[in-house]
Amino acid sequence: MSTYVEVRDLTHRYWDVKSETIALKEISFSLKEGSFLVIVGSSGCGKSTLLSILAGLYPIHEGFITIDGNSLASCQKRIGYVLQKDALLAWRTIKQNVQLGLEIQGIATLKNKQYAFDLLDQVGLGHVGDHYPHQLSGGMRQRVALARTLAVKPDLLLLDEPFSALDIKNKIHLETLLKSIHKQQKKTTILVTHDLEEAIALGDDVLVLSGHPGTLRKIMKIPDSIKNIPPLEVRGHTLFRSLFEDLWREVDL
Ligand SMILES: Nc1ncnc2c1ncn2[C@@H]1O[C@H](COP(=O)(O)OP(=O)(O)OP(=O)(O)O)[C@@H](O)[C@H]1O
Repeated sequence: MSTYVEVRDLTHRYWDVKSETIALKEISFSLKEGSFLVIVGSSGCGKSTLLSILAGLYPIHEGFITIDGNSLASCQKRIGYVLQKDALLAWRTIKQNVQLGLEIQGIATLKNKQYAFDLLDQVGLGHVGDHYPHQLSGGMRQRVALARTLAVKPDLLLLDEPFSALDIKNKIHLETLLKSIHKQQKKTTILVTHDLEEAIALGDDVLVLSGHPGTLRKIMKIPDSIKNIPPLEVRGHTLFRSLFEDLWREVDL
């Protein structure tokens, strides 16, 4: 597999009238096409900043990022971003929400809409297509948000704590769904989470950021025997405890 995402010497500063905050300092890593990277780290170490830069929401001042050898700016349409909060439009039905990205990109053909509705089925929500977001639970809305993002067939999928507000059963259910979609579609995926169990259950690799400004502390490889089993089983695997303890030691308070 070839390198798909390349981040080199990335430093990010926020400025306001009085002060400067360095959120990230000299971050470098690369990611193979089709792989799944999970980013963990203590609060404020720059996880969301890194994901937002990859999503094109902040300009790059120092360092560079390429996607498949091209500049990040030229690849925006190929990137899908799922936020912690589902951001569904309240006045649109679930079916209308799930095809929103297609409309925004001007590709809402019958075939693409059908694909979006198939994804809605895949996330187990085909039966609520005519409902409105307020009629769904938090977990259901996150599933709609995931289907909406996948509907535009992004080559790079970015997820910022997408399951953090969910109860444990819904969380593991959606982790399982995401892992199986990733296995089928092999989209390069980067997910940010605070949850070390989730990181081990989903990632091919886990990248640990630490400190203020955030620097790259470690990239931990997840063994194949764990990568290929469902998230609930991962938590009972004989290797799980030692991986969890390794990560625990690396993450700051
Ligand atoms: N818009 C902004 N303006 C100024 N400083 C910001 C802004 N957004 C984030 N920061 C600062 O940048 C640093 C990194 O923040 P970021 O939200 O990326 O961290 P995080 O690891 O995602 O945190 P959390 O886990 O709490 O969500 C923090 O010091 C934060 O206060």
